[in-house]
Amino acid sequence: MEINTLKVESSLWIGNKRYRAALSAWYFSWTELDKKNREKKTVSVRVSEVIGVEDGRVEIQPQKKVEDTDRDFTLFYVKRSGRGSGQGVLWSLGRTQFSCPSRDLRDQWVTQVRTALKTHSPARPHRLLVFINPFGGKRRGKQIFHSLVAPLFELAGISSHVVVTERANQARDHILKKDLTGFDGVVCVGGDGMFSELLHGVIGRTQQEAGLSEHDPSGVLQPCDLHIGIIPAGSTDCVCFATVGVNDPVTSALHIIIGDSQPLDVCAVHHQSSLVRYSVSLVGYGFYGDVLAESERHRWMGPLRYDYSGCMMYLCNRSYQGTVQFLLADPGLSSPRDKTRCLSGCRVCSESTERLFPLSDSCSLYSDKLSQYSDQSEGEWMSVSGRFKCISLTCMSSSCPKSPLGLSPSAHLADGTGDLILVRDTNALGFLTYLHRHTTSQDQFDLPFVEVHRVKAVKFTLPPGEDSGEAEKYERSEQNTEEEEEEAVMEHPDKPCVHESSKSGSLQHLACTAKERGAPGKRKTSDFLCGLCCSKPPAVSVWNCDGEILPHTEISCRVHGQLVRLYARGIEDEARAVGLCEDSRDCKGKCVLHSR
Ligand SMILES: Nc1ncnc2c1ncn2[C@@H]1O[C@H](COP(=O)(O)OP(=O)(O)OP(=O)(O)O)[C@@H](O)[C@H]1O
Ligand SMILES: CCCCCCCCCCCCC/C=C/[C@@H](O)[C@H](CO)NC(=O)CCCCC
Ligand SMILES: [Ca+2]
Repeated sequence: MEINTLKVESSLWIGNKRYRAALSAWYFSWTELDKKNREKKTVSVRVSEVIGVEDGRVEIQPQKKVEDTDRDFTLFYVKRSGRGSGQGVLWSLGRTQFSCPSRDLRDQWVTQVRTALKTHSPARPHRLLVFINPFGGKRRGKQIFHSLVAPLFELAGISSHVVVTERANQARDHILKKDLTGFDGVVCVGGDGMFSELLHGVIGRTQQEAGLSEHDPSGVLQPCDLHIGIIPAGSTDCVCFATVGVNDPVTSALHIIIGDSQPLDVCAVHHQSSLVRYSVSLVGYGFYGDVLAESERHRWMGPLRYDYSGCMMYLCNRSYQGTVQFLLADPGLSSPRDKTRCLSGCRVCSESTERLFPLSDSCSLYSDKLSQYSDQSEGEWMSVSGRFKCISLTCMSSSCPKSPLGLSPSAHLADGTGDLILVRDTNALGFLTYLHRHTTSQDQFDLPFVEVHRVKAVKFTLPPGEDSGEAEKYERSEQNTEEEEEEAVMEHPDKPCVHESSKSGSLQHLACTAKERGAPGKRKTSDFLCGLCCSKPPAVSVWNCDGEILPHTEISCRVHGQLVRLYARGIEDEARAVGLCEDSRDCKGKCVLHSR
């Protein structure tokens, strides 16, 4: 066996075949040798993707089994096992059992692999704080963690402190208030709502520690060092899907173990001079706000509540008035219609790191971050007024299983911008076409009533004369339905329903008179939809902020570039996954994985 700082090499056996195995700073590879010592095919595993090495013949699935033979060792590593249902690559645990000519040689291999991991894959977490929402998604969070994730963490030598939540916001409050010394990252087992708790906890705590206020709408925020990991176990799991490419607990656990690091833009939403919430995937008014508000009434349906409420709200065919002002991002850098995809190692995001944190090193991030705002003139605010079916702002593609390319397929995870999508009022068929294109590869922006802008900031105001219209007013108007309907039957028995008289007039199948609909108490199930849609439609919708209803209608949003970091690497393009930036000599530290 030759050993120097970079290379270990010897003959090893896998089963009854002989191999030449070599370990360098970057790869563990083994090449089959035929009887005449001629080399056949080579398997290479990146050191950065080795999960662990154990003495003996070890299996961990379906349960841990160790056969302690003194010349054997088992190597565990990331194995790419196809595409899954998403855009990204599914990972599983690869395992190869090697036999050495002597015990001594076996010990040297095991020691050298462990040393290589420490030296050449230093960003791995050692200690994690894990929050499990036992009620998220299909309520399988605890089972997913204990059966699929915990054994992998154990194999990789990660110790985890597990908190099974007993109430909403427990994870956020824990991160904000408790001692986190020794933790390298926080992990949620749940859906987008749980991720949002961790996001708020991590950003809030980082600002507290930096002595910064989160309430100033034009204030600068300190980027967060504590990484966030997501084990998907929720209803939509949009953040996981858009940053990993698949919703798969094992794939996500492996990204966490190897310490992948994906920066993420975050949008801060303010009302006047107070922070309302942070968002990464959707700040949406109109359709997406209405779907969320309606879905909250059907939580018992589980993940299906969004499909049900989506259909209902589509049939209601609502639109809302307002003014959207926005600050455009530099159009020379990228465009929401440039048909590119933000993939692992994305050039646009890498260049944004240099722009957002010029000359950055880990100690001077805050002062560098200041330059984001002080060096640049803000540019000119644009303004669009009118009636909209929906207004959406997303800092990333927001792809999810329902929409594999997402709300904005060319959006970037870490470029310091968001995409603003304005869908003007249109007929029901037009809006259906827009929605349907989210499920295909057809361009949803190539419609005359849709516009999309890459922006740094957005403000929304109601039309003059529309009173405050805060979210509770929306709630009231929804609750008034029955009384209003009763009145309609008594006073105007032949008055057409709102949709029949609405200007689009496109939902003729729903058209009915108040008398035909009947008094609320006497309605048949088939009348339900008219009950939902035919009361006076609210003039004001609500904002959906990553699955939470905001308590204000007039808001301002600002994108904070690369404010947090996830244990992820963006969506891997299978072709580029091989040989991409596992070696920082290739990227010269410039790619998004190695730049900080
Ligand atoms: N123990 C708990 N009891 C009740 N609610 C909780 C608990 N733990 C977390 N929550 C809240 O439940 C909400 C939904 O959780 P989660 O995101 O995990 O699941 P989900 O069903 O996928 O929902 P979403 O639609 O937000 O993706 C979160 O906003 C979180 O704050
Ligand atoms: C004819 C077929 C029509 C199909 C239409 C599909 C359109 C899909 C667009 C997907 C947009 C996802 C945006 C992400 C939102 C999440 O932050 C949030 C929290 O999980 N989810 C919702 O609010 C849940 C709200 C989901 C609304 C659909
Ligand atoms: Ca972005």
